[in-house]
Amino acid sequence: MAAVILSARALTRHFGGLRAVDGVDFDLHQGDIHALIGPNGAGKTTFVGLLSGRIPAQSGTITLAGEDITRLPAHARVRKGIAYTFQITSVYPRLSVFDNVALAVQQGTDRDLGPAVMAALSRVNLADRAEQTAGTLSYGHQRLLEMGMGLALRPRILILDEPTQGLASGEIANFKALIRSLVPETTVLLIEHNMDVVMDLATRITVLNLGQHLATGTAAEIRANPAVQDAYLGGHHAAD
Ligand SMILES: Nc1ncnc2c1ncn2[C@@H]1O[C@H](COP(=O)(O)OP(=O)(O)OP(=O)(O)O)[C@@H](O)[C@H]1O
Repeated sequence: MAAVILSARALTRHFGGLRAVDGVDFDLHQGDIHALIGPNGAGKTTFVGLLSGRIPAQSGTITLAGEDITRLPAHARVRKGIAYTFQITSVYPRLSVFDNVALAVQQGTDRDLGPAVMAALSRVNLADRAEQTAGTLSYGHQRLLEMGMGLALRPRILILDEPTQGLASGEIANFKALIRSLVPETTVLLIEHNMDVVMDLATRITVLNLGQHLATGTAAEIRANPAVQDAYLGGHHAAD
């Protein structure tokens, strides 16, 4: 099994009395496409917010390649190679596609931007639209632009929150090919509600439920897990 690149131990974040993330242990292995699934409100977005540093942890630890990063702010984690692609609202609609990616790169490093921006745009097939105003892109292309913004940082770990939401089926096929082209150099952690995408793409799956870790395993192991079926796959949330 590949080395663990990012791990959480007893990671906890409550909102008032609500245990959004409650003592979660988690290991992300180098080169994996690791899907995070679970019913609505399970704590998935909060959990990746804790990993990326957007939300401070209440207790527990996060380590990146053995280094404790629990107290590092988000921008410092970006510099260490953890890119979190924000929701679509992070695209600046009045700026060009190129300038959106250039802004993302500036957050991470101060190297010459042009080649890095164009390489990232090529990766997501938007190079020929570099001069286009981002707000005029289709929804699917804006989602790709967000990924380009993350990839421009050349992250070790790319965290995606519901990347296929709102994509047409043809765009989902392209998305899967893109994700497969990133590993193993980049390790991918994605929150995903589309079970076809999860089962097809993920090399490892973690299920959260009510803020707690329910199970981790391969697609076959997760499908066969009775607790997962109860909480999620076979339950009322299967169509999410
Ligand atoms: N800033 C906040 N303040 C208060 N409660 C919050 C906050 N953020 C999240 N929550 C609550 O924490 C719980 C977990 O939310 P979270 O968004 O992490 O779940 P999720 O698994 O990502 O859900 P979904 O699949 O619907 O996106 C929910 O009950 C949510 O309402």
